[in-house]
Amino acid sequence: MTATKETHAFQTEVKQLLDLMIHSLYSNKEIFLRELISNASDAADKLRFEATTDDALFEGDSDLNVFIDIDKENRTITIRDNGIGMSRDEVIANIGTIARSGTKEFFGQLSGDQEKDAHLIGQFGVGFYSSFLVADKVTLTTRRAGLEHEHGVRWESAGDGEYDLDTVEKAERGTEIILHLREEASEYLDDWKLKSIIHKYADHIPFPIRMMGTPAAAEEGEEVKPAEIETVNQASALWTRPKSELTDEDYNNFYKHIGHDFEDPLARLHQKLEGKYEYSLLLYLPKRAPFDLWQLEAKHGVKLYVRRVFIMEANEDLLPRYLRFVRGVMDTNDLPLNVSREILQKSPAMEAMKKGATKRVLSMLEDMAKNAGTADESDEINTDYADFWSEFGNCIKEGIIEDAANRDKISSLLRFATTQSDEQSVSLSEYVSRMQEGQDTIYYITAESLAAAKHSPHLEVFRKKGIEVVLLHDRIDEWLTSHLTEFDGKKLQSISKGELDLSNIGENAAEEKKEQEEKAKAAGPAVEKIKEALGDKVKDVRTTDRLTESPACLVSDQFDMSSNMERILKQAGQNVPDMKPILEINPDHELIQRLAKMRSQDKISDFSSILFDQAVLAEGALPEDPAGFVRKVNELLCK
Ligand SMILES: Nc1ncnc2c1ncn2[C@@H]1O[C@H](COP(=O)(O)OP(=O)(O)OP(=O)(O)O)[C@@H](O)[C@H]1O
Repeated sequence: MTATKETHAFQTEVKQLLDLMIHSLYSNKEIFLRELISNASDAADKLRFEATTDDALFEGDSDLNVFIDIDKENRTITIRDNGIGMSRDEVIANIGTIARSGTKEFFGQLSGDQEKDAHLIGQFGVGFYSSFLVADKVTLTTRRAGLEHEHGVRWESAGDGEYDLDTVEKAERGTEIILHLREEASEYLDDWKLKSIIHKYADHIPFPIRMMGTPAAAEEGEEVKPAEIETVNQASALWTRPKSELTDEDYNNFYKHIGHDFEDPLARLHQKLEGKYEYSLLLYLPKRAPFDLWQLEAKHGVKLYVRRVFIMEANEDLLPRYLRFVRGVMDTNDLPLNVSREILQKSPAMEAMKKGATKRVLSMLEDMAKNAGTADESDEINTDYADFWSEFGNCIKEGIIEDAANRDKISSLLRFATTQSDEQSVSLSEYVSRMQEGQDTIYYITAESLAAAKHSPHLEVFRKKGIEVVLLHDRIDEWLTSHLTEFDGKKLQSISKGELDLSNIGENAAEEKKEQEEKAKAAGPAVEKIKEALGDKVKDVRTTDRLTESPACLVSDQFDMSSNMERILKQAGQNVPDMKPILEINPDHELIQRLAKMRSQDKISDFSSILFDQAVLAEGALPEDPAGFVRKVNELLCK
C-alpha cells in the first residue's frame, strides 16, 4: 500500500458555508449531533439495502448501530457507525465539496442579515459541516463495506479551508467521526447532555444509538461494576408506531431528519392503507420551498421502504412531479426487497401506492384549504393554506397540466389574485359565487406582472359592469389556462382574446348593445383609416365596448397565442412566428373622434401609429421603435 497523504483545499462554497454557519448557527450548536446521527442512519439504510443483494457486505456483522463515545480527558466525542462507509473517491466527492443543485440560488439569496441567513442556511442543510459548530478539529475515518481493510480513509480538518486525506488501515467497515471540542463546547462532554439531545432529535431513528451507561454506585465493600452499553433511543421506525403513541414533537423531529429541514413541517399525513396492497404513508409538507424546488434534479423526496428496509429516494415513482415538495416515507410489504429499480418502477404495487398517496395528499390540501381563515381557540387565524400557496402554488398549477385524472380536485385548490383581491387568495368557486347575473364565463387576463394585469385597459368595461376578473401573472399561467378551460361547468375566457360579448350581463344590457352597434357604425370611417395606415402591422382593426377610458387596446385572435405567451417564449429564446394582433378602438374616445375627421394622410398615419404603440405599452411591452414613438408624441405635444 502506498502512503497517500494529501492536502486538499475546500471548494470555495464550502469555506463560505462554514464561516456563515459558525456565525449564524452559533446559538443552535447542538444540531451537530442530529446531523451526524442522521448521516449515520442513512449510511446504515444504504448498507442494509445493498446487502439485500450481497450479503457479504455485512462482513459477518449485521447489527447496524451508531455508537457515541465521550472522552473527557482528550475532550473528544466520537460518533461511530457500521453503515456503508465511504471509499476515498466518495470522501473527496462528499466531504469538502458541495455538489448539489440549488447551491447557486442559496448563495445568491444570502443577505448578510444574520437571522435571515441562519434561516436560509437551515433550509439549505449543513449536514456534516455542522461538526465545526462544536469542534475545532474533525477526524473522519471510514471504510466502505466490501473493500479491503487497507482501503480505509482518514479525512482531517480544522475547518480552516483545507483538509488532509490519508489512506489508513480500518478493520471495521463504516465511519467514525472524532470531534475535538472547542473550549466553549465543553458542555457536550457530559453524557446526560448528549443523551437528552439524542432523545430530542433521534428517538425515531430506526437503528439503536448506543452509549456507555453510567456505572452503578457501588455499596461499601462491593466491587465497582463496570458500566454497560445502553441503547439511548427508541430505535423503532416511527411510521410503524401507532399514532396514539406519538407526539407532535416525535413527528416533527422525524420530519427534520427525513426532510433535511431545520423547521417544523407545515402539515403531516400518517396513514396505514389496507386493500389490495398494504402500505403506510408518513408524508409531510414543508413550511418553505427547498432551494432545489425548480431544479430538474431535486434532491430529497419521498423515501421508499420495503418491510422497513430503505430502498430508494423515489420521488417521481411514488408521487407525481408536481408534488415534489412532499417529504416522507412510504413503506410496503408488497414489494420484493431485492429487485432492480426498473422492475420496481413498473410494478402495479408502486402504481397503486402512487395513486393512493397522490389522492391523500390532495385531500390533505383540500382540508387545509377548507380550514383557511378559521380561528382556533386562541383566536389565531389559520393561514396554513395561504402559506402553503405562496410557497408551492406554482407546483399545484403544474398539476393541472400533468395530472388530468385529478384535474377537478386540483382546480379547487387553485388560488388567484383578482380585480377584488391583490393577494392570491381567491378560489374559482369563490369567483363563481360572485358572478353577475347572466354571467356564465370566468374571465381572466394574463400579463407580465400583477401591476400590468391590474392596469390593463382590457379591464375597463369589466370595472364598469362590476364583473370580477382573475389576474394571472405567473409564467406558468399561460400553460395553466391552455389546460384549464372549464371550472364547474363555466368556461374560462381570456379578456384579451377574441371578441368579447358581455351583452347578457347587467341591467341595461340590451340597450347598451344597441347603442354600441350604432357607435360602431359611426366609427366605420375611422376604422378604415387606421386599418389602411397600419397595414400589415395588424390582423384587423375594429371597434370595441371593452374600453371606457383608453382609446385603443390590442387583442389576440381567439385561437392565436396571447401576446404575453409570445413574449415569454421569445424571452426563453424560442423561435416564435410573429403573431399579428387585432387593434380595438374605443369609438367614444376623443382621439378616435378627432382621427375620424382628419384628412392629412401623414397625420392619420402618425396618429394611428401612436395609438398602436400606446396599446403595446399598456400591455407592459415596448413599441417596435420606441424612439420613433417618443418623437411622434413630442411633435403632437408641440402642436
Ligand atoms: N456517516 C456516514 N457514512 C457514509 N457516508 C456519509 C456519512 N456522513 C456523510 N456521508 C456522505 O457524505 C454526504 C454529505 O453529507 P452531508 O451531511 O454534508 O450532506 P447530506 O446528508 O447529503 O445532506 P444535508 O446537508 O441536507 O444533511 C452524504 O450524502 C453521504 O454520501
